[in-house]
Amino acid sequence: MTHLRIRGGRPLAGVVRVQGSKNVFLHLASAALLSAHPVRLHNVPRITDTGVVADIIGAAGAQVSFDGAGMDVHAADVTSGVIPPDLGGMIRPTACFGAALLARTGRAVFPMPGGDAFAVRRIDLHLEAMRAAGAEVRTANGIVSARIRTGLCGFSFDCTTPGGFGPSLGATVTALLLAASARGESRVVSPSGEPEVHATAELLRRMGVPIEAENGVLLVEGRDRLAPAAARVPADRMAAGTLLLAGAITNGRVEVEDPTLDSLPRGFVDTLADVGLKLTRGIGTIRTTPSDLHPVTVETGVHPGYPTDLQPQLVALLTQTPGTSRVLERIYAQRATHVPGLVALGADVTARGQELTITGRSRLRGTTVHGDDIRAATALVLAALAARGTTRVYGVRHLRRGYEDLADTLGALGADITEEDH
Ligand SMILES: CC(=O)N[C@H]1[C@@H](OP(=O)(O)OP(=O)(O)OC[C@H]2O[C@@H](n3ccc(=O)[nH]c3=O)[C@H](O)[C@@H]2O)O[C@H](CO)[C@@H](O)[C@@H]1O
Ligand SMILES: C=C(OP(=O)(O)O)C(=O)O
Repeated sequence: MTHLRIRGGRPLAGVVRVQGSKNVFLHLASAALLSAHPVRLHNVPRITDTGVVADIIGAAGAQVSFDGAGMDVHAADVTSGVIPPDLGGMIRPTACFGAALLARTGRAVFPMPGGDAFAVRRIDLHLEAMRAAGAEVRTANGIVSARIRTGLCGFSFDCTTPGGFGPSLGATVTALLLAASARGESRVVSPSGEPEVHATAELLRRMGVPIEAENGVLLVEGRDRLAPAAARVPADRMAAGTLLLAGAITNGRVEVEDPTLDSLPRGFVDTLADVGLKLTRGIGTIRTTPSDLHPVTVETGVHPGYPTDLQPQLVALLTQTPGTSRVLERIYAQRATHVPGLVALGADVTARGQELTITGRSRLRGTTVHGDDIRAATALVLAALAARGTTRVYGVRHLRRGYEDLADTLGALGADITEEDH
C-alpha cells in the first residue's frame, strides 16, 4: 500500500521546473495517430498515462517509442481500430483515440473512458460528432462500435454541452480529428477554447490541415494524407498552479519556471490575487509572495476561467484562509472527493451539490487520508504540508497519472515527504 508520509509545517522555497502538460499531451497523441508519417512530440510528461497512450497506439499496430522526454509515433500501418478495454478504461480521451482510429481504419471499437471517477464522464457528444461525420455508432455493454461505410464526409457539429457551462474540450478534439480526415470542409461550431484544443489544432495545421477560426466556428479542410510533424507539449498549467499553491499553503516562496505565467489561466491569477497572493515575475520564473490571506467566492469555468483541475488544491489553501470562502464547481455536477480527507485533517469544509463552503483558518493535524483521484490526492498532499504532525496520504497511483515525481519535487523545495510501501 504505497503512500506518502508527510511531516507538515515546513515552508517550501525554491525554483522548480514544470513538467509537460498531461492533458495537452493526451490530446496531441490522439492527433498523432492520424498521419501515416512520423510525428514527434517533445516534452512529454513521464506519467503513467503516457505509458497507457503508448500501449493504445501500439495495440493499433502503429510504431511508438518514448525516450523519457520525447515520443515518436509512426502510424504508417494502423491494423486495428480496437482499443483494448483495459487500456481505454484507464484514460479520459479514449473517444478521441477512437475518432482517430475511425478516421484511419473506418472502424473503431472502444470502451467507456476512464480517468478520474469523481463524476460520470460522459461521451455522448463525441458519439454525436462521429455520427455527424457519417459513422454508424452503437453502444452495448459499455463498448462503443463505430463504422464508416463510405468514408468521412465534411460535417457541421456544435460542441456545446447540455450542462450549460460551455463547450466540451474532449468533444471539440474528437470533432477536429474527424474533420481533419473528412472529405471537404467541416464546421466545428462553438469549439472549446481550452489550450488542449489550440495545441491540437496547431499540430493538425502542421500536419497540413487548413484550419481557420471565424466567428466562433473552426473551418477545417479535410485532407486524405497528413504530413509528418512535430510539436512541443507546453508546461502543465495544473502542475504549475499546484506548486504555487503548495508554496502558498506553507507560507513559503515557490517559483515556477517561465513561460508558464502566460499560460496560467487569468481566472487562476485573479483568484490568487483576491486571496492575497500576488504572482510576480522573477528572473525567468513566476513566484508567489506570502501575505495576509482573505476569503474568496470563486467559480470554476472554461479557459481562461478558474480551472476545475485546480479547484481541490484551492480548497486546501482556503482551509488556511481566515473567514468563509465559497467555491462553485461549474464544469462538473460534482467534484468534492477531496472533502472527506480535508475534514479528517481538521478542516471545516462542506459540499452541497456543486457548492463548497470552507471556513478557515483550521488547525490541521496529521492523520491517514485517501485521495481517490489526481487532484483530490493533490489537495490532501497540500493540506498535509500545512498540518501539524505526520499525515499518510494514500492514492499515489492517482498522483502518478498526473505528476512526474511529486514527492521528489516537493522534497527538493524543502518538504519532509517520503514515499513508503507498507
Ligand atoms: C471545459 C473544461 O474545463 N474541461 C475539463 C474537462 O475536460 P474533458 O475533456 O475531460 O471534459 P469535457 O470538457 O468534455 O466535459 C466537461 C463537461 O461536459 C460534459 N460532457 C462532456 C462530453 C460529452 O460528451 N458530454 C457531456 O455532457 C461532462 O459531463 C462535463 O460536465 O476535464 C478535464 C479533467 O478534469 C479538464 O482538464 C478540462 O479542463
Ligand atoms: C481529472 C483529470 O484528469 P482526467 O480527465 O485524465 O481524469 C485532471 O487532470 O484533473
